[in-house]
Amino acid sequence: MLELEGLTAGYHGGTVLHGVDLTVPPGTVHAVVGHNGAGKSTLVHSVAGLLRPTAGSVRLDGTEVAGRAAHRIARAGVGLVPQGRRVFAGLTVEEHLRLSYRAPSGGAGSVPSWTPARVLELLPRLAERRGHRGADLSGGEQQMLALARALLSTPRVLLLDEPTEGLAPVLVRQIHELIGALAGDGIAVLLVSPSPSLAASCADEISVLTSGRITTRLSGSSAREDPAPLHEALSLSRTGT
Ligand SMILES: Nc1ncnc2c1ncn2[C@@H]1O[C@H](COP(=O)(O)OP(=O)(O)OP(=O)(O)O)[C@@H](O)[C@H]1O
Repeated sequence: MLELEGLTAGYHGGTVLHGVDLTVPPGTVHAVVGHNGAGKSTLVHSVAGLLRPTAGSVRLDGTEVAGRAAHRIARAGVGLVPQGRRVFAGLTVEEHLRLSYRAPSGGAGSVPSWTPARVLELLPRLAERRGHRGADLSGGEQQMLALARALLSTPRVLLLDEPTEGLAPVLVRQIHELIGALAGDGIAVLLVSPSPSLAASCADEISVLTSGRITTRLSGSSAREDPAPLHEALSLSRTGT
């Protein structure tokens, strides 16, 4: 379970995130949607420890982790798939997986542990490309690899920063399905994206982020039934209201 309370963060003395509250129970997907510059990556980075929050709380299964170093937060069970994928051009798929794999230390709780073999079973396209270098992978394959790397730490919480950016519709659908499968496995997924359709298709709960504040909350099921309120909230969010 991931719980954010009053999370506040920014850069160079300025505030970008203003007291964000949200909860992501295990086995659910919470999507935060917002326009460019709303603070989505800042939110993800503050949870992952890449940016130190200036106030508020980040609790992982009840344990406060706000302000801890990124590697400690990762070890506590938070996996990050960063925006832009950040795969190494010169390393093969297999080398990426080998470097990212950490044999379980027994602290993974009820979540089954991920191994390179299990990850390749989930992502057959990566299995076919296991000998290819990062530079030779398509955008979608790089996204799968970024996801595979995050899974190999057997996260209880998975942070996905714009996972479908720049992908063709068929790959976007695959990513939806994967997100659903990972939540089905018990992982708490926090997804940030500018795409209301991605949020509506796979989230249990949706928050609209406007200039660093959550301005609207909707259930995923209501957004699937009628996407109009989500679109309206986003369009109001563009004007910062
Ligand atoms: N390293 C940084 N130093 C200073 N300001 C930053 C830094 N990173 C982001 N910002 C500023 O913080 C604000 C929020 O940026 P952030 O990247 O979190 O938005 P976003 O919602 O993820 O946008 P996008 O959809 O374009 O990725 C923006 O005004 C941005 O210019």
